[in-house]
Amino acid sequence: MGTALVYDDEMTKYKLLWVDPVCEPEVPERLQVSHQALVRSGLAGCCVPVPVREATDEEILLVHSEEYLEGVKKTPFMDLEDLMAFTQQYGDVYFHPNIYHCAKLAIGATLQLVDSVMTGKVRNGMALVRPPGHHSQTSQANGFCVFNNVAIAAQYAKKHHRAKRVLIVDWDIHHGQGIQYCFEDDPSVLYFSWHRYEHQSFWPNLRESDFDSVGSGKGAGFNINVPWNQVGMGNSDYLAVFFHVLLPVAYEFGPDLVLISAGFDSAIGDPEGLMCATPDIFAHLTHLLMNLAGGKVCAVLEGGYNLTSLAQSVCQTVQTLLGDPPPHPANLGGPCESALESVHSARSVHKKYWSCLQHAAAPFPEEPSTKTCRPAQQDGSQGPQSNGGGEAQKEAIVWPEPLQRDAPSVRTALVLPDAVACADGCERFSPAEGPDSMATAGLRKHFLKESEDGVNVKLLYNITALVGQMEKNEIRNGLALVPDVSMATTLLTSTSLSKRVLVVWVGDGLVPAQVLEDEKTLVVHISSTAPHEAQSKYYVPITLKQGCGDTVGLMQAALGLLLPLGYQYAPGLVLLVRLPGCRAREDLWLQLTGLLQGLAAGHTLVLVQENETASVGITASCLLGNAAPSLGSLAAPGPEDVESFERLRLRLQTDWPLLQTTAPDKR
Ligand SMILES: NCCCNCCCCCC(=O)CS
Ligand SMILES: [Zn+2]
Repeated sequence: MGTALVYDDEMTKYKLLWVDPVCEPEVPERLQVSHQALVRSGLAGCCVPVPVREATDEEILLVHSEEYLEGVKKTPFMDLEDLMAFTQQYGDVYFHPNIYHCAKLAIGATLQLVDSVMTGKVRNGMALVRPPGHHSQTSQANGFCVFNNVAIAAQYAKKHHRAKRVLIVDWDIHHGQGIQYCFEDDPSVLYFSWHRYEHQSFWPNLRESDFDSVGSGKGAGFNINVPWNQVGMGNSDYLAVFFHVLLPVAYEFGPDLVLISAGFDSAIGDPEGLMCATPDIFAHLTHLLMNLAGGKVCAVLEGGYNLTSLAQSVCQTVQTLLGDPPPHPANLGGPCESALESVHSARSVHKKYWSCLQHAAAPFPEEPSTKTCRPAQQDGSQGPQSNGGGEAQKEAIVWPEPLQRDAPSVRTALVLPDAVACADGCERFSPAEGPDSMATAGLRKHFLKESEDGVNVKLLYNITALVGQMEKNEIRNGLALVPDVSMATTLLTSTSLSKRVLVVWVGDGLVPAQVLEDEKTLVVHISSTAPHEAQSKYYVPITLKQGCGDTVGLMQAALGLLLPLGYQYAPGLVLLVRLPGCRAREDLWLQLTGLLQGLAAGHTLVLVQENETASVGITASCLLGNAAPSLGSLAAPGPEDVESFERLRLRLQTDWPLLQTTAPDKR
């Protein structure tokens, strides 16, 4: 299934007609440079074009009042003086004779995207729209927004597509207060937003943008605010919030649709955000959401005012929606202290609503840390101090152009015993030439008992050849059915050319000593018992009391422990090993297979014992890029498991700072 791109240049045909410094950044070029970048990169050509349409009154009234709509309807006929007068009643926004038309197209584009995704015409997609929407409210325009595109889309999806649970992820750098107000008491819409806040000193300066606004009545717990109390937040800060706040709750919520208020003023270079996160981070944020809701993800443009990082970030997002492998995560440090305080605050205020957070540390009195995380400049110079919107220093902020993310010609190759049929869409791997006598001798000597027949030699040789082609980026990923997964893992880690190999060892069974001792491997072992006492920085045993059949425990361990470790380790190859007798449920196994593809530029090799042919088809379909089926809402993880995750996190977070969920001096 494809990726929709909804765009029409009609939405570029309004602009600011008078002097207003606050509104200056919201220019038509924002849409033009974004769309042109998609066209020039060839990404637009890979998408399914979906036409825009005007929203109907009825659709607008899903969120807005009649009197507000009647007022906006008059603006096309207003002269400059009346437009300015009409604008005066609202804040940080401007009107134009054509903005009503464009605002209806922005909603219509968003609804067209929702239709295309919810009816299965496409898997996911992006709507490139302006004016943005997330600040507008029932009866008022605000913050460049006229109608609330994403809020209307959520109501529309519930009404016309019987969506039961809608997740809205607002990664724009501003708080989408309009969306928060709309769903304040609605448990069917989980609204998540991070936003520059600086202890309420940043626009829109709302007390209710802080982390303790959790929703009200039946909606309590379904509003998650993560305030950024300093500028200069970077890739590690954003990922920490995804791993430790958003994703655990999103999986527990189990949405059947994900809407992204995709504002890119949270990217480096943006004059509003003053953050440091680079455009490639949006590839990872998008990827981490794509296994929710069966992959039904709609990204809708909100803000973004640095035309360079905006265009780059839009491309990173669309390229990931299309299924291209995310780039290697840039050298991730740990989240800064202020970010950790925000993570801790959000987790502790939500622990009573979400069982995955039940062991989040207790809230502590708020003395905000004064240590600045890092200057907002890449070059280490003291970043522009945010004196409440005063003039930021003028020197240019620069960042590296996002790396090329070319997808190998072969997506998924399978190494199977001849008797096992190949899954459709995949290629049965057979290297040009078989093992020469040297390779054969080597394999026999180290890995096979003399008695083994030639079949296994060929099989083992094939998987080393497959890994070789993956590491040369000729093949993206693969699956192998092998006689002995332990031996295969030992062989592959010893022959891999990658500097770092992440081994995800799932099931009850010892990890071969040779793999543990190999200094270029990180082994994360998920099982019912911690078999090895030898726990080192590079051997992480995650125990589940009920074993790998415990879907909730495994999922929460993957989100809060495995993924942070994997992203911090930044491997060149991922081996996902399913041990014999492993009882991980199929849909959980697919979530693991899907999520891990965000690492190592998608070079994932799944190793399964050859008698377990049942999971070949579905695992292959996931490796081919089909989204893993939704797990639905998750029950509570076992308290003893959550306890042991917390203990493990406390023990490892010094070595792996992306595991942290609380600021150092608050522990
Ligand atoms: N009044 C003090 C100036 C602060 N700037 C506020 C501008 C609104 C930004 C809205 C936006 O970017 C939507 S995504
Ligand atoms: Zn914004």
